Amino acid sequence: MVAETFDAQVGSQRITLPVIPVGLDLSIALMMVIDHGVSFVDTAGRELAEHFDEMRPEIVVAPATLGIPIAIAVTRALGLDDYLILQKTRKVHLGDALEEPVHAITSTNPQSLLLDRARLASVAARRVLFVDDVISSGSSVKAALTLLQRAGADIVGVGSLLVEGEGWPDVLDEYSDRLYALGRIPLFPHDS
Ligand SMILES: O=P(O)(O)OC[C@H]1O[C@H](OP(=O)(O)OP(=O)(O)O)[C@H](O)[C@@H]1O
Ligand SMILES: Nc1ncnc2[nH]cnc12
Repeated sequence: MVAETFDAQVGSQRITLPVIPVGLDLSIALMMVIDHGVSFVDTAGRELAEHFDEMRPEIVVAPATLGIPIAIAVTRALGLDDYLILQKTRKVHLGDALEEPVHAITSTNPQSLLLDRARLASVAARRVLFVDDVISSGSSVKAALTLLQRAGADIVGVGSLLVEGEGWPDVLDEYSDRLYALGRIPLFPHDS
């Protein structure tokens, strides 16, 4: 029997997450950052920024969708203005975007992360801090870091509110020493 909720520590903050199935034999403690209010994200953004300040990032990058509030909070807390979102929906202006496949643990279908060519100069040869809300299988962070490498970014840090399960370290490779997360949550395997 899988618990209905899980209490997660996210830096200085404790939140209760619903445990929901993502497959026949796996459940996750779902953290929808948009359900936890503005001050939760502001505080988490400040705590990530405190850690990464000494790496002197020049721009913060995050994947859509739920990376967006994290990118804004961390950017503000670092005293920066510029941030960049790796998009998931191919809009008309993204026809020639740089693209990497992604299949997050929460997604039913494979998707892509897209880096708008019009924003390449924002990351090329610049000190980039990548942030997200959760890193789980590592598929999203891997696609994002690959895109940023292709764009010539100098990736100085990888920050996340939570890391989940045990799959992600293998994917981070050379960047594992640059990772900082405010908390850890388990996966919940169960019989189907
Ligand atoms: O390590 P992974 O297995 O890739 O999972 C992590 C990703 O999953 C979530 O995004 P999701 O794909 O659910 O999309 P959303 O932010 O658009 O809701 C989360 O925001 C991460 O980006
Ligand atoms: N536990 C989780 N909550 C929200 N998004 C996620 N993406 C991967 N794991 C997640």
